[in-house]
Amino acid sequence: MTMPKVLVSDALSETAVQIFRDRGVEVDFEPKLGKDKEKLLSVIDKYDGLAIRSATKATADVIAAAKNLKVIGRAGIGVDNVDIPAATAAGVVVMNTPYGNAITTAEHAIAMMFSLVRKIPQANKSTHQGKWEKSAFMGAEVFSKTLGVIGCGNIGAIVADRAIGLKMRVVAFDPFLNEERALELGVEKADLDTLLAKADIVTLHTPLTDQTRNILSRENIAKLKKGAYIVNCARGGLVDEEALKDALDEGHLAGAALDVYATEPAIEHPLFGHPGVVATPHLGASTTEAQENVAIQVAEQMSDYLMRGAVSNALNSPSVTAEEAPRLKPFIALAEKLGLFAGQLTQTGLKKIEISFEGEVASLNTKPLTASVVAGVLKPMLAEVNVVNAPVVAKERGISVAETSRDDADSYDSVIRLKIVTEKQERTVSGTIFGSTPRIIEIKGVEMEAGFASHMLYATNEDKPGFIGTLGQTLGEAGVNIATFNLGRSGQGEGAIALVAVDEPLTDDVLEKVRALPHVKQATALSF
Ligand SMILES: NC(=O)C1=CN([C@@H]2O[C@H](COP(=O)(O)OP(=O)(O)OC[C@H]3O[C@@H](n4cnc5c(N)ncnc54)[C@H](O)[C@@H]3O)[C@@H](O)[C@H]2O)C=CC1
Ligand SMILES: O=C(O)CCC(=O)C(=O)O
Repeated sequence: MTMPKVLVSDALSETAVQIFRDRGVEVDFEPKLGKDKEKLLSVIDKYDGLAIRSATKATADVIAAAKNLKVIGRAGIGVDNVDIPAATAAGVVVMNTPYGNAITTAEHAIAMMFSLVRKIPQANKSTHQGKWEKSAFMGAEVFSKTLGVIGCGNIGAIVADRAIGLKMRVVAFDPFLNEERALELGVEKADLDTLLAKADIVTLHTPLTDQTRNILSRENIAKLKKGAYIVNCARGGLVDEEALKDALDEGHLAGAALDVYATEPAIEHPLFGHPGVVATPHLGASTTEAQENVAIQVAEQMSDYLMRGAVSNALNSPSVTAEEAPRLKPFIALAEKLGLFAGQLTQTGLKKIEISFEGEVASLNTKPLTASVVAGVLKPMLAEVNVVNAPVVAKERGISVAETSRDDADSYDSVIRLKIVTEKQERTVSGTIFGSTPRIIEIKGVEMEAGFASHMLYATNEDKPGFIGTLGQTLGEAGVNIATFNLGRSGQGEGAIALVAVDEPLTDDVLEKVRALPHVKQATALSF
């Protein structure tokens, strides 16, 4: 196996480099390269993995140029710098490292809150300048004030906990926060308008999505109490920056602490220099501890994926643990091949894919197996489909996917059964694993025992004497060498199936000759 190669294109802790190497992954550490898009575009095709923080923008054009890319690892939480739909379409798994920098970011939000209400940065600057402006920096207490937390996930919950420790009241708005969790955290669950009306200080902790973009819009800023403060250590796009400036200029807001900006790096900004604004350059996650955590985590996750097929913290693919990956591997191959078999025989509108996992395989993590079946079924019709995007592609096309499990697999240890429902017909194919090799055990209800080969002929015929001889002769005369010949029938004289492994691809000419043989109902060339 050639060593997979990873590019670290942002300033990750160098601990990551050692972890990649220790786990057998080659690594190029170029901490400034992510800022140079042209250079990134020119080198990215050499890499199997891309490890980033927030400076590298993994946009659709970068992903399109990354012909060998299998995984993007974000050493951090927010993945708004990665085009996830483009990565998914290209079969690139996108992982982040939740939790690793959450405490650090929450602490930054609390530090920003204190900086804001006690004007510490302004006082610091003035004192260093030898001015003793005691009366210029009158502040406010946070004790008994109301903190409005927008987004009460990992970071928001830590901020709430620290704020409660400071004897603040905490009101939280988060559509996914239930009453139980709110009670456990000691926060009051509220809708956004209630939060805006009650908060003395608002702190933002949501991801940047289409739903959260501009959540502090001009209209919502106007709903805040006069003299309120805003802290944003999440993403710049959450706040309307122009409206924020107007609200500060008009004295509606007392101040804002910003770690993040709509455009980054923010070299110039209408709010820079504003007396009510405390600004840091996206430092939320910048502590030695957090950077060590996320670098270790991303290097471990990416190495596990590249070396063992284990998937953790992926945003566009089901999880597979390092222990599961080797057990799943032969079943993933079987699942994809069964899907390919059915997909190559499907010409009319596909409506439904039903998969049944029976026996030992039913106790495994079947999500990646289902994705592999669906990818296999769709691949002959849609060149761009892959195991990462297959479930999304099926959904987009209105193809339903149903999965069932059964403990028992009759006389086998494990069986995967696949049923395809099209506008015109249903088709079934089933398989198992012998050793670690995928085998077909059933086609269209007919029992079989056949391996998969790169090139195969699949023919259905009437069970009549002489068929095998004429088929063998036709292939022989066409110079096609038969590797294996497998037959099955539903009963004497009834429908029969021939599955023939051949040494080279079958031409249309040969297929036409096979189709013209007596008793042949259909003949299709398959490749795996
Ligand atoms: N400044 C910095 O350096 C850092 C910034 N961040 C930012 O903080 C964000 C939050 O991180 P975590 O707490 O770890 O994520 P999380 O996923 O644990 O929490 C986000 C919360 O936002 C909530 N949410 C989603 N849509 C919402 C909406 N429309 N309204 C209200 N709440 C909504 C979710 O339900 C979830 O509970 C990240 O997405 C990232 O953008 C994270 C780390 C460092
Ligand atoms: O890597 C960084 O410094 C930024 C971290 C961040 O914004 C995130 O994890 O979402």
